[in-house]
Amino acid sequence: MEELVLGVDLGTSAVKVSAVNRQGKIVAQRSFDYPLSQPHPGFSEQNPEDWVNGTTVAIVELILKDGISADAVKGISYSGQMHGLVLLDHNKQVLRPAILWNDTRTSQQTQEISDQMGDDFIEITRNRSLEGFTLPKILWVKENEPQIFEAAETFVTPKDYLRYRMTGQLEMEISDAAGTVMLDVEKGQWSTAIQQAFELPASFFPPIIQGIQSAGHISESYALFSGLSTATEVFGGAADNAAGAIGSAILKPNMVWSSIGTSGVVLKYEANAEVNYHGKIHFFNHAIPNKYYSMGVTLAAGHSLNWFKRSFAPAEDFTELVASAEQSTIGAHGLLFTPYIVGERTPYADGDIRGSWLGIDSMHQRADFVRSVLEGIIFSFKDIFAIYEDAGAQFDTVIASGGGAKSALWLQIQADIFNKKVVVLENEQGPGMGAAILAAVGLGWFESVEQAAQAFASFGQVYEPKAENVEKYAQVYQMYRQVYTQTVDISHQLLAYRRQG
Ligand SMILES: Nc1ncnc2c1ncn2[C@@H]1O[C@H](COP(=O)(O)OP(=O)(O)O)[C@@H](O)[C@H]1O
Ligand SMILES: O=C(CO)[C@@H](O)[C@H](O)COP(=O)(O)O
Repeated sequence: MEELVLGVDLGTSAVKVSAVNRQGKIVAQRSFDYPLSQPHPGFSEQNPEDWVNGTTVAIVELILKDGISADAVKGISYSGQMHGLVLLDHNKQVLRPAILWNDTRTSQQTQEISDQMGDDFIEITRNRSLEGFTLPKILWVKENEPQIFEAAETFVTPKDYLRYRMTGQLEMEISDAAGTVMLDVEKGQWSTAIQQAFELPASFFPPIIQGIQSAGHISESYALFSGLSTATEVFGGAADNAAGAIGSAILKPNMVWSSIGTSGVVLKYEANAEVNYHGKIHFFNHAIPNKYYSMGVTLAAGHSLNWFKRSFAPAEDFTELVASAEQSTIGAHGLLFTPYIVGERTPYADGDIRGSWLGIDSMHQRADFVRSVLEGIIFSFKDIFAIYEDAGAQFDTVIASGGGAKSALWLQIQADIFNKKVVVLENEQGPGMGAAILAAVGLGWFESVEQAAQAFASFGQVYEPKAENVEKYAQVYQMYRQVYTQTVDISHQLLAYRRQG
């Protein structure tokens, strides 16, 4: 019987479970969608029970429909949507719906954190206080739902809750612990300074484990529920971006991950915690023991194109729509788009900025608008590259991933705007593959995460920058860079006007 691991990718819209063999081949995959609840503007919640049920349905289907034998599944690990808050009472019962990474109710708490701790907060956590992170969500509950806070004995992030339900052991894996912004990132321990500043008892914080560390075995009750075996060993896992980077074999400081999903991520592997970006970009502990990664986020990357398609080209598929941009040219005939359509995180941590088109001319065609959207998203990634370059980082290879990496035109635009070689992965599976790698290493199939990632990932086509395009894009980027500072006030006024109702 072929031995397998399961990589569970617990996303925001769905859970995807991949059964992977020792050669890194996905032999079967099942997914299950669950809803997102937005009870008030800015709120974004999910029911943790939906994660457990969705994962179980996917596993049951792997067993019943794909013929995966429970005995063949030697290990399981996870990739999880980051930063979500799951509050548990003394019986480890969920106290309220999980507050997710894309929930923005916490502006006041985010400010309180900065006011209270100033730069110390950034030095300890290596991150700015932002709405999406977990600490402001805890403070929101403390201030707005005191009875629930009173009953809360501990908390976890989404995939750590799922792992608890499958094993009966409650722990927080380190890359997700870093995303709570309550971890002393360099020490890899919960920060006592943060616990004291916000009056959170040490007992509130679960023990920390590493991504490849064993978290026990499938519990008897979950084995009965799912059909899995209690002999299957379970491993810590990773925050989704850490898992995505592992699955894409981002293992050296000269490589950068450029992921165009709904949001966009530019991520760099960091061999140690010596470099300090002073909160300009996120800096987190990796799921690779004693390693780190840094990243910047464009909140609406694929989402901007998705919005354009839904609003102006609902009958076309993404492939047709993106191909239409070939009819335009570099710089979209002088049309600039900024993708801040749901606010922005990097380099402008500004929830109130909104997108813009500049330079609209009566000669412009729809193709120019499509092209400007593709280019604007990559210019926003270039802004993240600029932070790295200012900090002295040197890299030569960009590994492209996410839905946006399906388009050859968009990949060439990346190579030309970044002025770097862009490489795609063959059979890209992102975070789920990263999760499977962590289980494979935990089981001892490989000596290290690095060795497993190299064995499981294979690189495909390479897009080289074209000198004449690079030069033109450098010119357009200089204009793009000015848009935020020169239009931010108007953008804020427009949003305030809209909020008047
Ligand atoms: N054929 C395609 N060509 C270019 N971009 C695409 C294509 N298909 C999807 N996309 C882009 O990828 C995005 C989805 O990426 P994906 O990685 O699946 O996102 P997520 O996992 O965050 O939902 C879409 O919003 C769209 O912008
Ligand atoms: O907030 C972050 C990273 O800081 C997001 O990357 C979430 O972790 C995204 O989850 P999915 O969109 O992949 O479900």
